[in-house]
Amino acid sequence: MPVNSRTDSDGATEGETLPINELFYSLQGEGKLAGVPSVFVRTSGCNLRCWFCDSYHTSWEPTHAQMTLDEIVEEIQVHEKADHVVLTGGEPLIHTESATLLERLNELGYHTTVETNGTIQPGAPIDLASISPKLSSSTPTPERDPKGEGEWEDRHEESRIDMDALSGLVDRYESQLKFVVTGPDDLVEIEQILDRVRQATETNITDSDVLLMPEGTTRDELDERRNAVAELAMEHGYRYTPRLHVDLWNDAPGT
Ligand SMILES: C[S@@+](CC[C@H](N)C(=O)[O-])C[C@H]1O[C@@H](n2cnc3c(N)ncnc32)[C@H](O)[C@@H]1O
Ligand SMILES: Nc1nc2[nH]cc(C(=O)O)c2c(=O)[nH]1
Ligand code: SF4
Ligand SMILES: [Mg+2]
Repeated sequence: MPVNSRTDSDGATEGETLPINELFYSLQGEGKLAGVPSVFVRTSGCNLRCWFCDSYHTSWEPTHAQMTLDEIVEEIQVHEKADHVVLTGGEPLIHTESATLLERLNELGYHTTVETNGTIQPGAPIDLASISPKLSSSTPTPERDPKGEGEWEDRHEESRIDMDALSGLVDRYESQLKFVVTGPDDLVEIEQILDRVRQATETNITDSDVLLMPEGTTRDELDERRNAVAELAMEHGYRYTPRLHVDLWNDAPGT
């Protein structure tokens, strides 16, 4: 690792580099911009541990190459047709250098989306804050822990909702609230979180800013769940979002 960067226990870094798990060109698969050709920059390291995390090697067992911001920007520019960049992870906002990258991309005229769990307030230009607050159904209990025996349960549970960070993101940026739905019981908690955010913000959060996304990392898993989640969206008046990349490419890396 270069001498100008430091790492803490979440994998958070400071310095002119970012830990990059993967960088690839694809179609935005989720949310209001689904279908838009975009370059994805996936940082490694996360402050949460969802049992279902579809990016296991950025959270439970992080792997990455340390890249300078110059190298990242150059690699993005290789994809000449793309004018949208999606910064994701892991949790990209745990890294101070994510803000510098977003400033540079803004200066270059890119539209930037940040995929975030909503627990950290950035000080950076972002065109779309794609916030995915984590429900209790994401918590890695001993029965659902993909790696250990529930060692992350308490920390995840305490950290997964931070109302100041969540409302700050909504007030500062154009945003969408994208909830991963594992079953009908999740809707009670989604409504509770929405009530609290709506009370804490000055921004009008419309029901079409609220997206329900089926949990699932493979086509087979989504085949089992997507219709039930679509029905829940209709019943409650929220927007449904597909996982277009899974429908198109299943769980292939770099998509
Ligand atoms: C890997 S996360 C990275 C960004 C950030 N850490 C977050 O959770 O929002 C990217 C997106 O994938 C979603 N996601 C992760 N695992 C999933 C799964 N098994 N099924 C559906 N969505 C999932 C997250 O909720 C988030 O919207
Ligand atoms: N195609 C595609 N769209 C995405 N939208 C959000 C993603 C993410 O992992 O944050 C993602 C992803 O991994 N692939
Ligand atoms: S917050 Fe995002 S990256 Fe972190 S474990 Fe959950 S889904 Fe994975
Ligand atoms: Mg993904």
